[in-house]
Amino acid sequence: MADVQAAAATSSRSGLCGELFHDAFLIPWSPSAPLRVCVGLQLQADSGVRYNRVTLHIHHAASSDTPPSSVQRLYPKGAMVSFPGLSAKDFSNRLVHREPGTFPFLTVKVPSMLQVLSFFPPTVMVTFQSMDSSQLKDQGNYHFRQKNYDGAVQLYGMCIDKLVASGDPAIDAKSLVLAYCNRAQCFLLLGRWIEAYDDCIKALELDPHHGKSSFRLGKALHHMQEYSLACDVLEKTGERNCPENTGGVVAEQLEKSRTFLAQSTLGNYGEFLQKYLTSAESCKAGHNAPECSEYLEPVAIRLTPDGKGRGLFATKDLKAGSLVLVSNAMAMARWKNSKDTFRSLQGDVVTELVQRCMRSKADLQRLDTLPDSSQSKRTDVPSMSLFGPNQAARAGVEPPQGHAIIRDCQLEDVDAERIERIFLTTGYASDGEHRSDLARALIGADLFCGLWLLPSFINHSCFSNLSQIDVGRAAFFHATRDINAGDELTVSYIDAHDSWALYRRQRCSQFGFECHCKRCAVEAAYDEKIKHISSVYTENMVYNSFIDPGAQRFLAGLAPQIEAVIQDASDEEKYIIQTAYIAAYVSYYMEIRSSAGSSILIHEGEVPPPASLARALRFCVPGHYKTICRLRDELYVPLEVSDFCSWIGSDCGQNEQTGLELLRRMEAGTWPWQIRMNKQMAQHGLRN
Ligand SMILES: C[S@@+](CC[C@H](N)C(=O)[O-])C[C@H]1O[C@@H](n2cnc3c(N)ncnc32)[C@H](O)[C@@H]1O
Repeated sequence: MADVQAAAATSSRSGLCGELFHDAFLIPWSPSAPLRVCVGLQLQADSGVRYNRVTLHIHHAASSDTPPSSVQRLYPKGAMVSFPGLSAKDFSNRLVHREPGTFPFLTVKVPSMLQVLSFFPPTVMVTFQSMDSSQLKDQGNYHFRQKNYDGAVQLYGMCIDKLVASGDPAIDAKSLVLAYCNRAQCFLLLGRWIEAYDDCIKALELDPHHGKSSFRLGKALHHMQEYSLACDVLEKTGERNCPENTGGVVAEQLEKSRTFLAQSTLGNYGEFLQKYLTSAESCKAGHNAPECSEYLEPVAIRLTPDGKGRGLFATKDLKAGSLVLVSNAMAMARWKNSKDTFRSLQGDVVTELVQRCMRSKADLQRLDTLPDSSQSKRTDVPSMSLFGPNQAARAGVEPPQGHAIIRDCQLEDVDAERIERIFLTTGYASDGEHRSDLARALIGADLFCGLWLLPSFINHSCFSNLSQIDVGRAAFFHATRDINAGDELTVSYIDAHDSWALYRRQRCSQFGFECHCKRCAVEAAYDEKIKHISSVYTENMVYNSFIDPGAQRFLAGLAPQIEAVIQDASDEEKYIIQTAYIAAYVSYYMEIRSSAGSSILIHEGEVPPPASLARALRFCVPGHYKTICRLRDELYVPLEVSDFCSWIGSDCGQNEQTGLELLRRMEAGTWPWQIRMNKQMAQHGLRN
């Protein structure tokens, strides 16, 4: 993605220094949604003080799908934008004429090269420059109240410069503390945590007892995922006379940081998840989902021994149902209205990734560990110290200071086109039901896409040992089987209820690999023996047995034939083949029930009882809501509440109460796939 296109009038004089483009249009990056934001620009030569710098003055923002506030934040009206440090050669490399002609397009390949120099037009800047520190502070306060936080950052910065330059900062120490503290608040509101942290540290160096700076330092640390340091700071803040403590905000923040600390170190999410899963209010829309910390205590990245590149591995023994990993999306976008398309959502995600990398070198380093489409066989194993909460606290060091801000590392490192390739390779879109996403199944089809860092290292297996629940930005992974320390952790990238012959094999090849899991190996071994059955199965499945009773009868007839082929197989092999052709068994039992009293073509007893098929399904695809639905609704396996709860337990580590609540919703038919299925059946006159 990540192109910035600028259309410049042909009358513009070319070259770098002293060149002038007038009335150009800049269209910020988003190749996935190329025309999302347009900002009118005037390009102007710089004065020569900064030699190779082109300055762009933005006139106005226009024609955008994006909310005006986002456009203004990126390219505010009147702002001065530049490409710092470019040589003439760099400049022509990065700004490419797309369509030479009367209205040529220019493309900036690396949008992070674009820096906003000033949030105010030059005429206003002249006025500001003549103001004293107190007037600048007042202007900063005014723009803060107007919610122009970028502008306020600039004004407080000018105020700080004036105070420091005044010679004896001691005289103005109080004003300086206030200016740093105010700017820190702007940084917090802009999500620039490290800069907020830096400003609070500076304020506290001048006045170690400044309560507001201390509170904001705690908040910055919380957002930097340094929960234990945040708790230390906030505990001390509570003892100070902090004006923001009215209404208990310090105590509230401290409570939140303590909760996040327990979550991140102990995996203590029980109540959080239960509340989310059982309260219709809290989970109605993913947008409102509560925030939580990340948890990655039991996992590590290692090289796989079987050529899959890197993978995620367990560092300790984990019982089925236990929590393995919680990861917050690095960037994510949700379907908001009918105008949204998947491409536009993808464009938003990549834009967010680029912006995060521009703000934080740490984020850039983390993202850079992921493969893009041109690096499928990457073998470098990144250090776990790049990921996860409480890193500085663990290492006993100060948290990263300003050096993490991208302006101090190579801007060229933020290659937006590569970031888009990474997203397209490892991003996750909720486009179906193939993940065992219980929460989404319960709350409704919530369409979104995003990028999660550590989960991007999890390889695929059709015999996977993890299930996933998405709660807002957080992806929760639970063990669906007992896992030993050193085992590889896997998820299914596809619907693991498909058979190898029908879909699974092709779908894995679409991802660019062949799966060698034990299910695939057994199914491949039986491929020849079961060829005829398999082709009738595929034909009738594709024809949609569910809607056509004839197809259902064909499928039902296959179940005894499959049983004949696998009669001498081991239990595990039987389970695998039964699961692969489960629709035949389901049809068999449906046929027996629906044809009671009429001519029964098949006889009970030729295939295993439903409870045995339930064992097969739970052996191959445990911890998946679709498995449980299938057992209950299609195989008519009577599920005791306690069975149900223990099975749900392997999906989301929940207790009986939650299981009961989920069961009620299931009974009420409010699971989205049930609603869809009911509609489909009603359309065909099979159900009212
Ligand atoms: C999301 S990444 C997983 C992490 C990746 N292995 C790495 O080294 O960064 C997905 C890629 O991993 C590889 N992969 C995942 N599951 C695999 C499997 N079962 N067999 C072979 N390759 C697999 C494929 O190259 C796939 O495109």
